[in-house]
Amino acid sequence: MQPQKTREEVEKINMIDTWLKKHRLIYVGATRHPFILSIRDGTVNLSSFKTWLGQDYIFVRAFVSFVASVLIKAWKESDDSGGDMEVLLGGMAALNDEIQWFKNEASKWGVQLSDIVPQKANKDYCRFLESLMSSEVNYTVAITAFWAIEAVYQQSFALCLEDGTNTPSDLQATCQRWGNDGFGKYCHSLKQIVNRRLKKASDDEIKKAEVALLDVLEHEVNFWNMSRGAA
Ligand SMILES: Cc1ncc(CNC=O)c(N)n1
Repeated sequence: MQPQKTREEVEKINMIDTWLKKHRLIYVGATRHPFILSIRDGTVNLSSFKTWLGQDYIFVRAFVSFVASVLIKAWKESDDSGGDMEVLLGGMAALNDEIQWFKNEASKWGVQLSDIVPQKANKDYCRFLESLMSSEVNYTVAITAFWAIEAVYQQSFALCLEDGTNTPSDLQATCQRWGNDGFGKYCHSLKQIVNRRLKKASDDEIKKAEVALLDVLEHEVNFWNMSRGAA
């Protein structure tokens, strides 16, 4: 017979789900934010949407650099039993496409990307990403933050695509970008990488990864607030 697992061991098998249960309200605050709910029910203010579009373009450019840093950490630190590098490279390829998409979308909505000045919440978030790019931050912590950043958008925009929602037709493509099944599978792959890493992580690393998750959720809420013009 196998020895019985302790509660800590059981919790560590799927650390992410353990954390999402523990921090449920904060997670829901980031993934069902009033800005997203306004897209979902069709009451979204178009000037808010344009603000989001311009600010997110700036964010995504910083995010690409962050993903590059995660890829470097994967190469240095991962045993790569889960094909981490391929998953990350797939994410980078999608971001290449995404940058182009932002440019097309901006011109469709008459948003001049060269004129966008990053707002405080955006600058704070980009600075946070930069702090994670430091070589002091290890792969497990960085990939936990990476998963959380992607998962918030996936959950949020998938919500706008559910049956019976009133998402405006000209925002459907935006919601599809992060709400589609392929992006959902990609987030799932990232989650599996994170859970695999956390199972083997030291208590100190686990603590730092949990803090990184909470930091991401807070930055995401502030980012949505900024888009609505509330910050
Ligand atoms: C503020 C924010 N968070 C997450 C994402 C999704 N990742 C890449 O696109 C995003 N675009 N913007």
